[in-house]
Amino acid sequence: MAQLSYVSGSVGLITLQNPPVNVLSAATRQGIMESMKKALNDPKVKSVVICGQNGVFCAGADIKEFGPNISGPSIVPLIYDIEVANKPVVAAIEGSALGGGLELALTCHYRIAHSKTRLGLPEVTLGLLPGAGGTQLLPRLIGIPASLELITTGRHITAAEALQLGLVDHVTQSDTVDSAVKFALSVEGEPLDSRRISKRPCPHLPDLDAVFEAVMQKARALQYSFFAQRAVGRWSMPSGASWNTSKARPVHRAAVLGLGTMGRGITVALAQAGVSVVAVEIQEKQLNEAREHVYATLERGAQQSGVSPSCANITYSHDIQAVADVDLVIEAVLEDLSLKEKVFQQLSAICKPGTLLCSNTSSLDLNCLASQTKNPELVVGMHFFAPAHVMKLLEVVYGSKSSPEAVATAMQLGKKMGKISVAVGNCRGFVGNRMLKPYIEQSYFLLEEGATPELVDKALEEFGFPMGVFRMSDLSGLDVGWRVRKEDGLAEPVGTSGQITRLRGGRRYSPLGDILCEHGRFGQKTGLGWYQYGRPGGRVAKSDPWVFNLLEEYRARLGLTARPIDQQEVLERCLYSLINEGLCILEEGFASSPEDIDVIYVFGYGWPKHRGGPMFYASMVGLATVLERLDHYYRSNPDVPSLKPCKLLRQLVASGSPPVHKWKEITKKIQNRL
Ligand SMILES: CCC/C=C/C(=O)SCCNC(=O)CCNC(=O)[C@H](O)C(C)(C)COP(=O)([O-])OP(=O)([O-])OC[C@H]1O[C@@H](n2cnc3c(N)ncnc32)[C@H](O)[C@@H]1OP(=O)([O-])[O-]
Repeated sequence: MAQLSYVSGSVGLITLQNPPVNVLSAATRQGIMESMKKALNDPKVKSVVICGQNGVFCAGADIKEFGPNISGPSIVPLIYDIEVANKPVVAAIEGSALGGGLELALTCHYRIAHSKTRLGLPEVTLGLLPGAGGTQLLPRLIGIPASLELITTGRHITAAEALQLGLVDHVTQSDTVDSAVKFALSVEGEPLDSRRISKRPCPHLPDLDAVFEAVMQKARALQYSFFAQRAVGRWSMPSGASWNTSKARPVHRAAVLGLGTMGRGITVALAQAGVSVVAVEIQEKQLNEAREHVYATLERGAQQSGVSPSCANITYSHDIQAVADVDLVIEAVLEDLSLKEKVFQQLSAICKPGTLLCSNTSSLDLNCLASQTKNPELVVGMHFFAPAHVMKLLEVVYGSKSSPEAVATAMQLGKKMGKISVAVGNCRGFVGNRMLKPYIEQSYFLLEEGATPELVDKALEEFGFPMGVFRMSDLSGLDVGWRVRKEDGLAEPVGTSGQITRLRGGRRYSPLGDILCEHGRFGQKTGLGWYQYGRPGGRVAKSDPWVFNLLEEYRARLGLTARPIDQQEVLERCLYSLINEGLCILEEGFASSPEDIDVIYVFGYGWPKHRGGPMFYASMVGLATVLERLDHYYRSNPDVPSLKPCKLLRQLVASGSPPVHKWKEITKKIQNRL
């Protein structure tokens, strides 16, 4: 299970041989112990290299061995023997060095890693703490804050990050064992005391309490998020109807109408949930493409999960009459109000009595759709997020006439589909997209004032979003928002010369997004957006000098002077305006609790989970601080109403900034007065 061989005259090479990932089973530990002993006692051997066979260093302890009676040598004395060895020991790390595998590498005197290696202490994901010295050695090597982060998240890091942290001494692109052997030869006979990590003092930090407090805050945010996820299931409506007074109807057979990207994803998600689906698309070509796409997605999913695909549950039709006897319809046709109104009229005429009519609209007025039907109480929104079979979030939207039973049914169906469903009221953009609007608006204003897409995205990504606002907009397509702004009469042709008006409808408006679209830059799909992607459909964002020139010319045309903008301002303006909108939504009763908003943002919009969600984050930062900063920015930008602190924020601060779970007492009072 571990083999000693001799290379380059004086190097003892110990190879872990426990396929496939060289875990530290009893036999492997025994093998390492014996090989080390032999190498150290052999006068010919002047240095030792430890590696794993088949391109994997070691995936840690053998999880299958965990239990009350672990046999074989204990790992702790084994790694101690390596550290005290009087010959240099070099770890040649390839593939993975995880858990006990990384701890083994930490006891070596030097670490050489291949550039594709992943390293980490993932014990926390198994309910454990690193038990073979990791908690003691890592802080002495890379410092307390970085160690805390790695140990408490279990995150795997790349070799490049490990090098930057000082966790490995050298990263190679070529043969790792060769590099490690050469390195071992170069350090033979050198003193080893400074290389023994356990002998180093634990770093002293003047602000250690603050470091631990920050980690505790993350833990609190994760615990909050855990409970928030469950709390959203206990939904309520302004009428007082709620989850425990409303009974869901069974949905055995559902229809999906319109098989574009969203309709296909919804069909897959329903089929995977075991619901029989009637998939309707009037265009023959689109119908055939959808059939193939859905089939391939279900096949792939089945292969990954090891269950048989659920294709038998789906029937396809190009005739809308096929929905006549289903229990529930999800409409997913183009986002065009008059088209959707027509579809709802048809559905109301065709479907059997009692069929629930749902729309996947992301922003249109649900009441308009309901008013086209004989039974508006049977109409609700089911707003899925793309790709609909992957994304966890579902906004279930109730209109002014939706019955509690309809909401309960959509919520239960969402649960059956493995979604985290949140019941929300019918306002423009519902909860998620409504809050996104001021966030995006601020990012445009920041560009006008001197920022770049890179600067804004960097601040947001360092905060924890997987993508900053501009990279995210390029991914979802800039033309979508452009179409909506044109329909709203906001986006006017800008052209290359002439006057640009920044005040529209009495409030500041930035036409920067419209200008990009006028140039055919719709984001990744056209290969050009706020960044360049090399080709249509490209994924890797690169800075684009064209955008910098555009921003300079634009500022010159408007007589704006660029000023330095720091990350703090980016975060405050983008995040606090989004938070303010969330508080308005609570104040107006379109969300029933801060947990609803936070779950929507964490599961639908990439808000970092360890920051709880926008409402939780606001309470962590301090509501008084959020209020003070919004007041400050609103004073200097009075034509930007989204920066004006809402009434609820003022009231919460006046009530002593209670923790999130106590906000309901105040929001209820305001909502009752509505
Ligand atoms: C006191 C000491 C304290 C130490 C504590 C620890 O180290 S705690 C441990 C901390 N370490 C971890 O948590 C690391 C957990 N492992 C991983 O993250 C991944 O396996 C990987 C990234 C190493 C390789 O990914 P990949 O997609 O290339 O491959 P794959 O995932 O398909 O695995 C291949 C086969 O190996 C098996 N197997 C794997 N690891 C272990 C294990 N530790 N044990 C047993 N078996 C393990 C896996 O079940 C599979 O078996 P199958 O189905 O073929 O019979």
